[in-house]
Amino acid sequence: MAFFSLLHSATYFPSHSETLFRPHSTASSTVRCTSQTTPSPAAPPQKHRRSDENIRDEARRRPQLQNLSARYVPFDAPPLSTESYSLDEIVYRSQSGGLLDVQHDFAALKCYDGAFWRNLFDSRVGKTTWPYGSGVWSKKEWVLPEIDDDDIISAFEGNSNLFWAERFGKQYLQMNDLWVKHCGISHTGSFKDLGMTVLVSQVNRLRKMNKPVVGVGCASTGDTSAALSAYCAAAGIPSIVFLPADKISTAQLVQPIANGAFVLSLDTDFDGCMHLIREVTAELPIYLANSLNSLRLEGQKTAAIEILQQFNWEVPDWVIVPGGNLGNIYAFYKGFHMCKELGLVDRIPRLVCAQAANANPLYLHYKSGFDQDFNPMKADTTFASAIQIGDPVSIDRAVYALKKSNGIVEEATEEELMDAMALADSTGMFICPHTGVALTALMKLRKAGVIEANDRTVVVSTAHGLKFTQSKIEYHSKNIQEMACRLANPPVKVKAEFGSVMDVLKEYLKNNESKW
Ligand SMILES: Cc1ncc(COP(=O)(O)O)c(C=O)c1O
Ligand SMILES: N[C@@H](CCOP(=O)(O)O)C(=O)O
Repeated sequence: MAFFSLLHSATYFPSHSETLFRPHSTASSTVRCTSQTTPSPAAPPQKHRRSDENIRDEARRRPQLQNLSARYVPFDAPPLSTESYSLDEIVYRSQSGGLLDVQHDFAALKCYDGAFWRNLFDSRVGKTTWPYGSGVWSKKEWVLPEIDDDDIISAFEGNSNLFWAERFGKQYLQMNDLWVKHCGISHTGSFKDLGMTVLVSQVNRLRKMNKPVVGVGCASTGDTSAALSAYCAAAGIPSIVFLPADKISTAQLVQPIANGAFVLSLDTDFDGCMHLIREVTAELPIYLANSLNSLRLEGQKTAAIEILQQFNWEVPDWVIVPGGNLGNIYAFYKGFHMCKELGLVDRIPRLVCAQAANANPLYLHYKSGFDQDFNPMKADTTFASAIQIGDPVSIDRAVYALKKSNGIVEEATEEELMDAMALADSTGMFICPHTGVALTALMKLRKAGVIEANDRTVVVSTAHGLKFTQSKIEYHSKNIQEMACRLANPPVKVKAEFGSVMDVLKEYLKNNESKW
């Protein structure tokens, strides 16, 4: 590194349609869906903000949906398991050492039908109402239903652009319904903001409850650390980040430095950093912020809900997600699954997880039919540096998501991912190499005829291209060993005089005649 209180749920009530709040009559067993579980149609109308209050004050006056709750349970627990933990406990693993999952009270959520939830979520989009101006907290009842709005730390993340990749789709893939979900056009430039707002908000709550949390820590390939340090800085909570030395981009490195995190640059790779942070957080009152902590996935799953919402609750055929530590692929599955279970949609898309060939433990596991035991690997250097991970903590979650969604795993070589990134950029995007990995998967599946011309397909773009300019510079300078860089577009050096400029331009116009 050279340079460098339970039941405090709140809801926005659209004033136009009280029928939205009628409890769903077919709701299931343990919860009785009575008028107590739903706001009364006579609930006072939403008042506008007074001049002496801010949006948090305004939120305190709002009526709330009652009786919703969530808790930790062992991930994929057997049906008779009774093990569970309050979200106010500090726990990352089940008794058997397995992963945890946040389980919502589906019986209570089912007191409201699919139309209710669709209308509620739609009514909150594009507002500055606290905390629903956030794409994550606009789904608060499905995320952390019991947190007080006052404890939430949000940068109004989410609500990211779902970009119609018209030219890329038509010209290179003969597709007319190709979309890129730009999760990286976000507060700290990656999808990690979606999960981090949830985790840091819960930490804020725990600290107010005097739980022993002196700071929050993570291992990172650059994006988790950026999100953690920004949200902690906003909350005034210390953050500690473990980074693999010289393995993340300069833009990523400077983010936690600027946000005042305590930054450790360690002479190891991401998996080494992950190992160390797990040991440290077991010893010290530092809260673990990696996606091993299932709270993170509650925020990340809202990107899936948002995609459905952006398609007016129509389900795409495919969603392609680049995978590293493998929390996000499960988060997408969970978001889609909840929408189906709660009646917002009637099916879920097929998921594709895309890995760099240099860091492809999930791909190899998939190719073995998921039959053998999973083998972690030592990940090689890849331009998709944020997914240079050989021992993903969420391997079990990823396998589950792929099995349940009839999913596929694909891989991309360095040349494939860099060419895909350059090709996408040449059609007006400015994507990160990880999105290049996902686009390569799309191109391969399209070529194999698995994804068809008219399939509605969403590629999840996970980080902003501006975080990865060095890889683009190397590509466009043809400065990469053993890579043709066939789409390189280097600047032309020319003398600053009319004649020279004219010569170069005439040559350029002649060579590109066919394009005009
Ligand atoms: C930019 C980017 N894309 C994709 C991923 C993969 O996400 P996950 O670790 O949840 O698989 C990461 C982090 O790992 C990332 O930072
Ligand atoms: N790409 C990640 C790797 C860690 O993933 P996490 O989701 O488990 O925090 C990063 O940016 O650090």
